[in-house]
Amino acid sequence: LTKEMLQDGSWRDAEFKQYNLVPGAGAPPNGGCVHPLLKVRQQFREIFLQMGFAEMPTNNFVESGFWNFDTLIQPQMHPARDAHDTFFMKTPAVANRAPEDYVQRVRAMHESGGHGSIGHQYSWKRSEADKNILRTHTTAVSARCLHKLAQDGFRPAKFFSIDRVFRNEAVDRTHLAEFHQVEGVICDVGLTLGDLIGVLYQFFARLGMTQLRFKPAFNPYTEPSMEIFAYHPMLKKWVEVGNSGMFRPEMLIPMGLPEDVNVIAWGLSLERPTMIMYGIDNIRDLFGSKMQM
Ligand SMILES: COC[C@@H]1[C@H](c2ccc(C#Cc3ccccc3)cc2)[C@@H]2CN(C(=O)Nc3ccc(OC4CC4)cc3)C[C@@H](O)[C@@H](O)CN12
Repeated sequence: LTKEMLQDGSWRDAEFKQYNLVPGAGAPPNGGCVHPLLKVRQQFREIFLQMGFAEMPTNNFVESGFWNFDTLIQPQMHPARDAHDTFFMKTPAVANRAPEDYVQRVRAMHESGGHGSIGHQYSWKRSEADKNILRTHTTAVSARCLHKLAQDGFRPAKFFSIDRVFRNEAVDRTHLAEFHQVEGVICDVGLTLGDLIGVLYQFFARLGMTQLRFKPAFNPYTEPSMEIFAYHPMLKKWVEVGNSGMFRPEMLIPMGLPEDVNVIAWGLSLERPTMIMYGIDNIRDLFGSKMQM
């Protein structure tokens, strides 16, 4: 059937083959494979699930400064909260629906401390907490989950998250303005640094790394904190594999968690292990576009 036949009407006398409407098998689709990042994400997810961790809801890239920083007792003048490290949303510029009683306890902890802490001794501004940003770590989600756990009535819990986080930093061969953070959190009565070290051995052994070393570090929301190093049997060298610590009471008390409850947590990225496992040395190769550096 052609355009000419339709125009000169000759289609009326033409013989056409009957339509075969019986669904036949289409041509088999060729190839296709799961993206390396998604393969490694599934591997990490299975490790956490085998260890009895529940996945946190991370489906909000946009977060308020309150959940991303203030609940973690990160002071409002902290450099990480500046535009040069954090992406601020233009619209909606502000949003914060945290329960008012919790906001007030967080404010008091920043301004004057309490429960043995002197706080940060500055006048806390709600306008700073209400600013909308792209979350800089999935620890913001951990804060939401721990607050909910306290409000629903504390019970021991193990949470994990694996999702995108955004940092307004210079990009280079191994760093983009975003990466996937992997985070594990355990909440229970009387947890110690020994428990954290023990669970880190469990976790990294499942990644084939059984020799670990720990180095004292600092995070605004954990004390003590440790950088984690592991001997990689194939690379035959020590690799920095993440950071960890015990959430400060200044973060846990305002949430309403009992004073004898501790929370241990650790974090790493998805890109670094994926690049090592797949021998990728330029992070852009992970994301297809061959942007030249
Ligand atoms: C701004 O970049 C931060 C990122 C990312 C990171 C660092 C810290 C945390 C955290 C945390 C945390 C601390 C306390 C409480 C809660 C969360 C999360 C991600 C990786 C963390 N790192 C990292 O992933 N390294 C890594 C992890 C696994 C791995 O496995 C290989 C198969 C063998 C290899 C390497 C360490 C370094 O790569 C570091 O230079 C880059 N880090």
